[in-house]
Amino acid sequence: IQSDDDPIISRFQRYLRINTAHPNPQYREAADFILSEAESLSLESQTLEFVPGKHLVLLKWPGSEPSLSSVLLNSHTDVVPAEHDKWAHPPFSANLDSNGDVYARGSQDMKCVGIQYLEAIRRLKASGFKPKRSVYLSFVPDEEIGGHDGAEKLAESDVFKGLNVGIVLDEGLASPTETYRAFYAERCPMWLVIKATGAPGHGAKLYDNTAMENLLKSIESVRRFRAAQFDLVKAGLKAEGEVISVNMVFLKAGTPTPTGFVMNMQPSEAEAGFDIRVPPIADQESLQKRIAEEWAPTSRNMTFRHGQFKQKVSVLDKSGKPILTATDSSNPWWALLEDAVKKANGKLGKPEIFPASTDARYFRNLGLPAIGFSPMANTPILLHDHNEFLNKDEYLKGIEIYESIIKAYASYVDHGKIAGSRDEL
Ligand SMILES: CSCC[C@H](NC=O)C(=O)O
Ligand SMILES: [Zn+2]
Ligand SMILES: [Zn+2]
Repeated sequence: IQSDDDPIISRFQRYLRINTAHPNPQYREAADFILSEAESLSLESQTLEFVPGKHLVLLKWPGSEPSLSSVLLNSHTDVVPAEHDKWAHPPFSANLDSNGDVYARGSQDMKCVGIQYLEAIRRLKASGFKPKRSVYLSFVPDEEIGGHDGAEKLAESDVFKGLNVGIVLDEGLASPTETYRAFYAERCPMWLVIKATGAPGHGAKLYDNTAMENLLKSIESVRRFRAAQFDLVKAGLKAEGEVISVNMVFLKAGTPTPTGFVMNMQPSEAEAGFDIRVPPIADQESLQKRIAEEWAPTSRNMTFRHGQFKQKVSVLDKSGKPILTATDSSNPWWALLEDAVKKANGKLGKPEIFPASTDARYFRNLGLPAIGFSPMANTPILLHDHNEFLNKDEYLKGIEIYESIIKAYASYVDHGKIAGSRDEL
């Protein structure tokens, strides 16, 4: 395993080498690492365990004007599992190859961001910068499994109320081009299981209404819908986050034996599971109707149930309006971000809807503006994929981008509001 002489890169590697993959993330080790970094930066720190064993580290860089709302830089410490034998380099080795690519699970999603925040603060402190607004950093567990014991608990807590947060930054996605991406909303996860029942019978007999036939008709219908949505993206008419995605993630049917399945019996039940993602602006009712009438109609002996996510984690507010972070002049943080990225010689693309889910939804649900942003340009999108990597030069560039953003955010004073007149931005 190659390491780098640059202490900035070796700190990144140390964080990546802590195995925080589900189902047994080493949260204590990750918390200890973050706390030791925080100490070296003289940041205030506290470790919260809303659920025992699921450490959440909260750091503070106090601002000089405590009456101003604070800036929260959020990142999750957990990562998704990796199939070790399918990687070119072990996923927790943080191997640095001759191109300068650092290979590790979490190198993009999103340990890079968590530690880039810290490195940016290190540089700002060294330059003598003093924040007006307090800057908080939250390192939260369990994002990859829904965030219920992490960001959700934090957002609901009294501790959080005490932070007086005004703006949240959370994760975005890598960009294969030179343009960084930023996200103002995200799709709503909906996990759906459809189940068909039918008459069992001999494997040699042709008859109507078998469970398998009933399920296959539904799968065909789902597949047509999926293709139509995907075509909109392929034709460039819609962005990835603006269509409903439906992907089949499991099939369950048959009569098992110790070595396989009974081959000459047609089963009486068959199930399929789908990961569906619904844009906040989509017509949720017509989707529900489609599920009930086309994908799981009682006329075909079908039922459906929702998995962990139906509408509990909604992207709609209480009145049913989509929860979006404004990207116009009503939200000064957006313009500040654009400007700060530009100042650090980066380019920012048009605001997008995040195609999957992030912890940002828990903060947006409170009515706070939250922007999804991970500064990785010229980088293939490899989150949750094999051989996830980030180039060290992109990583270093990202630190400068955050330096610029944190400086702008922590210095921002809304003179317009103080004077009772319009915002000057
Ligand atoms: C829906 S809760 C799980 C959150 C997860 N987040 C990132 O991949 C996702 O599947 O989008
Ligand atoms: Zn993530
Ligand atoms: Zn993820």
